[in-house]
Amino acid sequence: ASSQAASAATEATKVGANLIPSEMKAWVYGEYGGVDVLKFDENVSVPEVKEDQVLIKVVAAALNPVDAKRRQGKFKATDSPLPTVPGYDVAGVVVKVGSQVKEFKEGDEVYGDVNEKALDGPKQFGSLAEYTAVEEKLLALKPKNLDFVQAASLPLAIETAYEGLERTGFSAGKSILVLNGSGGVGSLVIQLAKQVFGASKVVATSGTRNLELLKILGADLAIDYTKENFEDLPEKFDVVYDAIGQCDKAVKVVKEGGAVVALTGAVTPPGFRFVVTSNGAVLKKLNPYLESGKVKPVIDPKGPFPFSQVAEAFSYIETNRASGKVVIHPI
Ligand SMILES: C/C=C1/OC(C)=C(O)C1=O
Repeated sequence: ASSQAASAATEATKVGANLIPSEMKAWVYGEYGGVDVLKFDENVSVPEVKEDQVLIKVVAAALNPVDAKRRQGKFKATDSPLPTVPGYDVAGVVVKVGSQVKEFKEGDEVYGDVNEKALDGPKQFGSLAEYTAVEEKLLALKPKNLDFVQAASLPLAIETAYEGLERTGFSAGKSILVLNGSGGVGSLVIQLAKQVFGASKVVATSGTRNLELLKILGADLAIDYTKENFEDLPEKFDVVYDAIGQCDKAVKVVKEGGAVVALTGAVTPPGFRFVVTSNGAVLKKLNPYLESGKVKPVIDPKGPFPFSQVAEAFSYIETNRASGKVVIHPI
């Protein structure tokens, strides 16, 4: 019994009131490909925290399109080495802090996007794991009114929505057209444009089944892309936020001197594309809008998916039919 106790002690490092194991459960892929490359591994090493990082006990994680594209090898040229634990979005509890960490302490409930540059050297050990190590500058305290599922759904999408609006110079009194307003990013662009930036008018597109959602999120006009072509609208917009990949059509409805921002796909001038930079300060800035309920997370009703069903969750997000975010919980 004493030898077992001794081996248990060597297996775990006691930190505060928590026992941090040396190994954890995580989803891993050792090669690029379809969802079949995803493997559930019960013996993945728990990452060590660097000086500026905290170790998070993961409670919930969310999938993003970039997780699927990365696993398919679309960004292999700038990826970190395989094997990969996927997952950008995380919400959980701090269980260990690095020596230089100032903003957080053990027990803090935090959320964030674990990869500062989404496509340039994303972490080898992401959030689809029981623990993940993240730089404190990428995190914020979880909004008090949101549960971990709701918080995990937000970081990459809300930071993308916010950064795109900032980069277009969107401001109070301007009009905006949001392409794919029911998607993970689009559903937040509608809300931020209205509630944070003071849009004069928000028009958004979606499929037939999500038109009511667009109105609930704050769109003044909801366009069913299966029934009408937004590019035929007589109206022009100060900003067009292309969250689907139709930049060639988007530029037809922007005002002279306006801006068209695209997240993916080919870009037609004057449109431009950007890749989100994770930043905890953006989350901290938006927390009051989340805590007041002015901006709400949108979670796809098929979820949350349990940790055992990460492959099914990937298959679902890759149908491009998710409404809002696909979340994994409990972990
Ligand atoms: C999250 C960042 C992304 O950047 C590109 C080009 C995509 O397709 C992403 O998802």
